[in-house]
Amino acid sequence: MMDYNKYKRGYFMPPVVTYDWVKKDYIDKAPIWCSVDLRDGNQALVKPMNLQEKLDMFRMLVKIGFKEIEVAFPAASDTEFQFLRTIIEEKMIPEDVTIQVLTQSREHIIRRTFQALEGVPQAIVHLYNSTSVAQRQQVFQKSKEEIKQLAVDGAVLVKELAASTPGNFRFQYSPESFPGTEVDYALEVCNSVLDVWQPDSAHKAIINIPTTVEIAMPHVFASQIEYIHKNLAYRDGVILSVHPHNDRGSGVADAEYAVLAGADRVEGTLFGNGERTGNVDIITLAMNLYSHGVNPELDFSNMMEIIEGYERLTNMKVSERHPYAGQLVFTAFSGSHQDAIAKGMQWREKHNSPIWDVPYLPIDPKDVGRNYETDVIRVNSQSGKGGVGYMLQQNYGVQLPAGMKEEMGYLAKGASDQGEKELTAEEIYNLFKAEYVDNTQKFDLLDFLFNKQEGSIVATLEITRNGKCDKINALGNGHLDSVSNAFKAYLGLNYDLSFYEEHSLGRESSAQAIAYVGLTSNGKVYWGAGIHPDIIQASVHAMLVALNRMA
Ligand SMILES: CC(=O)SCCNC(=O)CCNC(=O)[C@H](O)C(C)(C)COP(=O)(O)OP(=O)(O)OC[C@H]1O[C@@H](n2cnc3c(N)ncnc32)[C@H](O)[C@@H]1OP(=O)(O)O
Ligand SMILES: CC(C)C(=O)C(=O)O
Repeated sequence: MMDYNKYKRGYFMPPVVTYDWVKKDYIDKAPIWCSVDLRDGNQALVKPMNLQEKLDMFRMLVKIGFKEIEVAFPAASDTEFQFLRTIIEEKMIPEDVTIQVLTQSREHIIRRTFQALEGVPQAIVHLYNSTSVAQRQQVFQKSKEEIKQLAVDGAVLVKELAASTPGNFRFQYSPESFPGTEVDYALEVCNSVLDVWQPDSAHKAIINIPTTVEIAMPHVFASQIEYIHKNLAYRDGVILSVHPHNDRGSGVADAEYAVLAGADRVEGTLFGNGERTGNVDIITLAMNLYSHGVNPELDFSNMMEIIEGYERLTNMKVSERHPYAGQLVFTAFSGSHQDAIAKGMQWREKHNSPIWDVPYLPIDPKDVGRNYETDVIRVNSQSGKGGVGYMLQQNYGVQLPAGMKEEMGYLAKGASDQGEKELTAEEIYNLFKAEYVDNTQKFDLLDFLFNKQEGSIVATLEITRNGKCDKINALGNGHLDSVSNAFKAYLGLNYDLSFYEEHSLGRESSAQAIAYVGLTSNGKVYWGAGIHPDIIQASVHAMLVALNRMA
């Protein structure tokens, strides 16, 4: 048995709990985004990125639209240091992008950090030390006062070195391991650091509150952030940032609630890469805003390229179920979902609707580079007629009549069930062709011609049946009626021509036509289809197949 007795709640509610954030139900503006892919994401990889890979990731992040990017922990390794020197000396940092670097609050680490930054156009120097009860006791063996002093000493040195190092610098402080820290104590440490930096609205500092290890429900974090937001010194001069991790799987909720509670900025990574279960996924956050009609200020229209770059550079995989990005997140296999999506798509086209409200699809897959033909509906044994019809229509322009669609649906799902596999569009089309278009095994038509006779039509048909040729004819009030009458007499069958429909399979005048015929006998409808550039030929063929299926 697992021993739950060895665990306890290790988080702290703020001294005063307010729930103003609960009263808000939406976020109307994107927060300031900061990508930490090249730092928190990178430090969690089995093989951290090399210089070239970091450069490629940096370019990708810039292209997506990040204006703040934590690019390195410069004191960590030569690669990290060299990366900074490269992007600074090669002038690779766009004017509107500010890079950020992380440093522990230790003198030699801070000094090394500033060496890496010499000549930087604009940088945020991000200072951190752990403030939690556990780390104070077990790691630092220092009192609250001593830990606060550690932060203040770091803040003083950062300020001094910023004044003497070529470049432009802003400052950021994180009370690392915040979730295990008393909230009022974390606030006290942040305010002491701010006392050193003396920020104002023209020279803002960043206070970044991390869920270094996420140990509480997201509303706890929101209450903590609301308390800090309301009690932070120099509030007008501070950008309140959050840095959620995802240990309980609530990183996205942490970030969204925190923004409702007063956070101005969010640090996170693409696809949530990062320590342990990862950092908060910025793609999900941004696309959540987008799906509510809010400009996310980041561009994920080329999602497939971003996935390719991310997987190549990190050696991580994007799950098939990853929000907005996974291979299967726009795909419905199940019948009722497919039916609603297919009808929703038709409704949208018919009404030329500017608003996206297709059932089961929170966003238009095309917005992130996916397509309707292969991504939205796929067919297996859980599928229904709506999905099968959609596949035929999207891929082959075949718009089956309702009754025929139902029959075709059962045919396809049966094949999938028996074969224990998904069916491709081509396999579905081949099934359709074999059953409803090419099914002339019992008898076939070699030739036919029509003559007019006193307002009626005479059909003359040449038929092969069991290796024998027969010539038959009959009168009718139209082409199909005369063919039907000839067959009725020849085959001795009794049925009604109960359904006829046709449409073009393409837009050009030379395009093929498809005709559908339904013959009802003893309450059952027998379907057939014919495809031919000439509509009469297509119709006669459709009847021939329906008769073959009935006979
Ligand atoms: C939550 C986060 O993600 S924080 C970021 C974590 N990222 C990383 O650590 C990746 C990069 N780090 C590194 O490459 C290395 O840790 C280095 C180069 C920075 C430092 O390496 P080392 O000098 O070997 O020290 P190490 O990281 O093991 O830290 C141990 C010492 O630093 C102290 N320390 C750790 N963090 C901090 C901090 N933020 N401020 C002050 N002291 C700190 C520890 O208490 C310990 O002190 P001790 O020597 O008195 O026992
Ligand atoms: C340095 C801080 C912000 C951090 O990465 C964390 O606490 O997760």
